[in-house]
Amino acid sequence: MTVSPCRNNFFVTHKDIYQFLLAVQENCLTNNCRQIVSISLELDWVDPLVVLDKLAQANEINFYFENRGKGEAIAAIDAVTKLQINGQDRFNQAEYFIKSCLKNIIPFGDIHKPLAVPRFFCYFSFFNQNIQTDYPFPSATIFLPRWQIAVKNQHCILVANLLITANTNLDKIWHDLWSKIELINSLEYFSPKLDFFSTHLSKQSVTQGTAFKRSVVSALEKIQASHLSKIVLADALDVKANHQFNLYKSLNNLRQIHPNCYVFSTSNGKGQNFIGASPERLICIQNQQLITDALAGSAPRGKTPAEDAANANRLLNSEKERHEHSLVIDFITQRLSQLGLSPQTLPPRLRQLSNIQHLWTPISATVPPNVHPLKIVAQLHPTPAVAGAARDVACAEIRRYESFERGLYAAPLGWIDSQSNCEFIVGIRSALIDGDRARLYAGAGIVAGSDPDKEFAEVQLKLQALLKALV
Ligand SMILES: C=C(O[C@H]1C=CC=C(C(=O)O)[C@@H]1O)C(=O)O
Repeated sequence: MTVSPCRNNFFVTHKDIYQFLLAVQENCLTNNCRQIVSISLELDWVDPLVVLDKLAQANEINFYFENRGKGEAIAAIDAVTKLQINGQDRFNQAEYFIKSCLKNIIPFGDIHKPLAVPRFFCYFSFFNQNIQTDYPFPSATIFLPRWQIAVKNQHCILVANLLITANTNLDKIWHDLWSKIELINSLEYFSPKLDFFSTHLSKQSVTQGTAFKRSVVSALEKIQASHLSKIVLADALDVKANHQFNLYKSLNNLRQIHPNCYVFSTSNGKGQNFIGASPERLICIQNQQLITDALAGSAPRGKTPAEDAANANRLLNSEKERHEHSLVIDFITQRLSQLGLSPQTLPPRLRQLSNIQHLWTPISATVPPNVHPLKIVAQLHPTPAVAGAARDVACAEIRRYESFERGLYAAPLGWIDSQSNCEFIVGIRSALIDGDRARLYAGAGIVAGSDPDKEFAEVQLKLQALLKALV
């Protein structure tokens, strides 16, 4: 049934929903169980970033995901149920958690509308286990939001996930739902509060330039000695501002500067947020059709069209960049084949962003119904675009070379819906925000032929672009 809180059928909808909640509670009483009802409602269009700004509380987890180019944005606020774990079984446990929750969810609304189904939001850290004991996010978080508001082009759908037990006060739940809707409906004329006072920043590179370049030289020796063929080394930049970072302003900047990237933000409900704008899609599955990106090999954008075209040409024809890129394609196609999929590789092309361009090969496959999206995430993460090849050797070396915890940097984050559609991206070009402090992360792939100065410059280019967007 399609329900709409708007205009003429407003009162009918109220009644329908209340009757539905009563019926679910009746069932909980009879069977001594608890259930989650997932109510979807079409609303007038509103910017999910504004909803996040107005509804999110510092002590609740949330998630924001936007791709302006695709006209899509979603905000997930507060958790009705969540799993937070560490360790190497995290992807299996996450899959099990989602499957068990789904057995208990009763939808209300038109579930054939793509935005109307409940989604589980997930974020993982790069390694199974964070070594830094006070790192503010666990190595896996999976949650079903209480409030999910999504737009695609002109459509806007709210999904409210409500826990019902025999003792739930239905009047309160019902009242909360409608007051949220009224609040959201009143938001369309607001925009995120932007501050206009000037920002002073003090910056401190976590890895000094000389140390980063020394690591590149050492990695090149290991590559020469055939211990590995690629390693992605990252740097971090610590920034302290004279005021708290304004998350909504940063996200608003990021989506304007990077309309063809995935802009994301997650909160741990304890005051820290991890945000960024990533060009790299790990997997997207729609109706069993999977698409993944091999993205590696970079060049700066030119200042003039002629310089830009020359940089692009050099990138497309560089043996070193193509080698770095092909390691990612080979890895992804092998790993998908091991799962029984038949990946199809399209010819390489350019992915041009505002400050940088990459070699990009989309890879597609059909996913059999018995392969859960998280099996594919576990199989692919980390690809050589963010770790290296051979992967395990590269990961061990990353731990040795990098002095900081990667945490959520370069790790999968995204969502899965109740029909196994999903979208996961790789959290590169990202920052951990904590009040007036931020740690920014970016890396570069090192292969035979890499020049330490150029790799360092590439990482600084990424970090500076991110910093500009954050303030
Ligand atoms: C690891 C990052 O970028 C990867 C993705 C695309 C191109 C890359 C490169 O050319 O080095 C990196 O492999 C990062 O930006 O932090």
